[in-house]
Amino acid sequence: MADVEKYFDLVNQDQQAFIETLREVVAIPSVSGDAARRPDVVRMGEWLQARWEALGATCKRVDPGKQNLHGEILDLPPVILGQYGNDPNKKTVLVYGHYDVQPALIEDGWETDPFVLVEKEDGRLVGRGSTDDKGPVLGWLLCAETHKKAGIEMPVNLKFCFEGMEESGSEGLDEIIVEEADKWFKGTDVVCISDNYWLGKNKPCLTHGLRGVSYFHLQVEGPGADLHSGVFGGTVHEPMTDLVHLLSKLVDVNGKIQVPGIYDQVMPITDEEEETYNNLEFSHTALASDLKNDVLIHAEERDTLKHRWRFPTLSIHGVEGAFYASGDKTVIPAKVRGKFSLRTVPNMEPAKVAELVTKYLNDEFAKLGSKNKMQVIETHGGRWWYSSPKHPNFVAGAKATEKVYGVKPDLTREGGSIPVTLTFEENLNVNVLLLPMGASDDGAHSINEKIDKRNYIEGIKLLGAYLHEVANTDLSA
Ligand SMILES: C[C@H](N)C(=O)N[C@@H](Cc1c[nH]cn1)C(=O)O
Ligand SMILES: [Zn+2]
Ligand SMILES: [Zn+2]
Repeated sequence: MADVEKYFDLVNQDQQAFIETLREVVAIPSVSGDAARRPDVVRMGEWLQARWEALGATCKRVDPGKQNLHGEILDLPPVILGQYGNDPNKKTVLVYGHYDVQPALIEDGWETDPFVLVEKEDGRLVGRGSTDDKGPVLGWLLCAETHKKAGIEMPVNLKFCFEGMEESGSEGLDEIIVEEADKWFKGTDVVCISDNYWLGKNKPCLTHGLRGVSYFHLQVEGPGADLHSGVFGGTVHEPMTDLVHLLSKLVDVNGKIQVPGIYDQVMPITDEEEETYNNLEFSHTALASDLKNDVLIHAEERDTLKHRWRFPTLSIHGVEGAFYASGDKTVIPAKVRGKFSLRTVPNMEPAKVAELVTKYLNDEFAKLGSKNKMQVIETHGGRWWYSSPKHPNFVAGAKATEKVYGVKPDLTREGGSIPVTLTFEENLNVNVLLLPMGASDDGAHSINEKIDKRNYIEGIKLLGAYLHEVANTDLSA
């Protein structure tokens, strides 16, 4: 039996143990955006390092320094660099993933505790981070452990880079990659990242593009303390009123960004590119059903995809400092911070985006004649990425996908952002493949996030099959 078949067999046998490992890591609430959870983020990084070291990998913990989170100075969680195998006759694959997760509270609407993995009868493994990105990060580890257990030689040398700040702007990571490009990462032939999702629920894909993200806080401050609205309403400039007005000026109800100049930087779609939207397995019916209500703006599937992959969008996320609890509090909040972000596309420049957004909001605020103070703060930014899917690294990914799922993968782009992708490509001068494990309805960043047992188990096979394909692929072709 071929090595890869033996590997698949053992993955099938060990399914329940793999689910238990996912349960163990979901239980570590490694929320990078919450200062109180920072020790858990560090604990999660340490868990990964310990497990890889137990397997025999050489690891290096890099502490990226400090972070200023709303005035609180915090240690950034460690970046775990690793090397598993160092055979000069083998190719070297660098894998990246993140062990931090988005915030999750039961009161957001989760059916069960977000940090307790629940296996549902329909095969869903529900828990924060199950698909984004703990399942895939475990996938690489379990792949290597299974090879060892089965006595199968790893087909490539593996390097890894796991960070704990991806969901909060990957602070400090770019500098580490630049610094380590000719050191720890030296000898890397290709990079593979498993941190995005299929286009639908059944057909796997390979991904060759990501949007960038520019995240902003819009702060309005007025009186020195919250006020009684019966006493002061109508007599003072209210920060919340100014903020709501400004937020309403950013984007219209059909998703069109109102900031002048934003669309000027967008690269036009060519006829050749237009063809890449043909024959993808993607349907509005399935999407609307996943969304529970048909709230789609566009009539055609290709327009939805273009607005996900190829055009900039602006989303409003929330307001800090505003009254939000149940009950009827009659307060005038003294200081509020609206949060919004733009997803950016070729050829948008983050600095230009920040300049246009800031100027526009300053102009709109000036029109109000308000005596409040307004400030636009860009909290984090990451660049878009686009790559040709013709590279042999993608051929290896496609062959592995066919071996595991029996179908040729779709070629997709991703609406979300993994800013470090471009940093790897530029500094290591190697091809980067995005090889997703999860499905379109996994609910990353949302309530009841899940990964299907099928995607998790077949995904572990997929990552292993990919490494075997890379070993047999001429990467220079
Ligand atoms: C696609 C990836 N799994 C992801 O979720 N990326 C995040 C990155 C981010 C940027 N700011 C906060 N998080 C995303 O696209 O939102
Ligand atoms: Zn995410
Ligand atoms: Zn992610």
